[in-house]
Amino acid sequence: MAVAQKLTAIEPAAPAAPRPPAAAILRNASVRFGSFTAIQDLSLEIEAGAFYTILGPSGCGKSTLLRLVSDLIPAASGEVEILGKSTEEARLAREFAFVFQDATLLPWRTALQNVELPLEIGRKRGVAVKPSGRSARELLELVGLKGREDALPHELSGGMRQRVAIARALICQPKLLLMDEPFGALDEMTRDHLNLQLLQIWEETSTTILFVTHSIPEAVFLGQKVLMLRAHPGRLREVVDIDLPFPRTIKQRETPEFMRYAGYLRELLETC
Ligand SMILES: Nc1ncnc2c1ncn2[C@@H]1O[C@H](COP(=O)(O)OP(=O)(O)OP(=O)(O)O)[C@@H](O)[C@H]1O
Repeated sequence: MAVAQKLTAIEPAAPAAPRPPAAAILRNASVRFGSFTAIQDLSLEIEAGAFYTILGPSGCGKSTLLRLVSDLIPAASGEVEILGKSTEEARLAREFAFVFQDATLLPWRTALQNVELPLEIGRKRGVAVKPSGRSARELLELVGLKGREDALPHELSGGMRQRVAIARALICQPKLLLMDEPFGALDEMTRDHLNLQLLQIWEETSTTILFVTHSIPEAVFLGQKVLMLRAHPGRLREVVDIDLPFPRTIKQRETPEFMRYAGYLRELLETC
């Protein structure tokens, strides 16, 4: 009796808060180009708000993975879901944006006009543009280009052009940012600076980021998790949790923990 009274006195557990949909889910997804299999049976779940970096040997399908997620190429089999939607629905709803290695700015438009371009295109096509985001001017400030709004692309350095491309990618408030070696062509100092800036942007905007790189230190520095792919055909080798505290600092790269992660990933890469 005493036990029964005790049991009924226990408060029912509060209902768990509903989990936000994952930013991306792949279920046995494969990509084929003719008879060639670029990605085979890839299954993953990318949590909303996470920062994933993607590493793997040349030709293992890193760019193909981003193109699959962004509806640029179809899955030959399996499923891909972006924020609970199909990749096409997510593209039409502008849930994601892409940043490539080359900034691909229009040379006759100023930095500000380049950032505003997706809004103009959206309006012309009658696509609903999400309100209450940051303005193009605010985004240029966020990426450290306050005062350079009226500069043409040829008047900006490579790093600055890439920052304009990031601001342009953020103008429609994407929930998922796909970055394909965005800093691969930049010198080391500029890359370090942009790495720090990207982490700040990630923290401020809560955007989920999938970031392809060839650089092991960059993958460790930026990522909460590293997706290591293997080649022939492209498959998931391992997801490595990077348990280093945020905010990250350049100094962290000299710590034994950082070097241990880098060493582990190097060994893994050699056997992919
Ligand atoms: N449009 C295409 N037609 C045929 N094959 C393709 C096509 N796009 C990619 N591939 C092949 O798919 C494989 C994966 O290419 P992908 O560009 O995704 O590799 P990656 O890991 O990004 O390479 P890298 O590190 O060299 O940039 C490669 O073998 C590539 O040749």
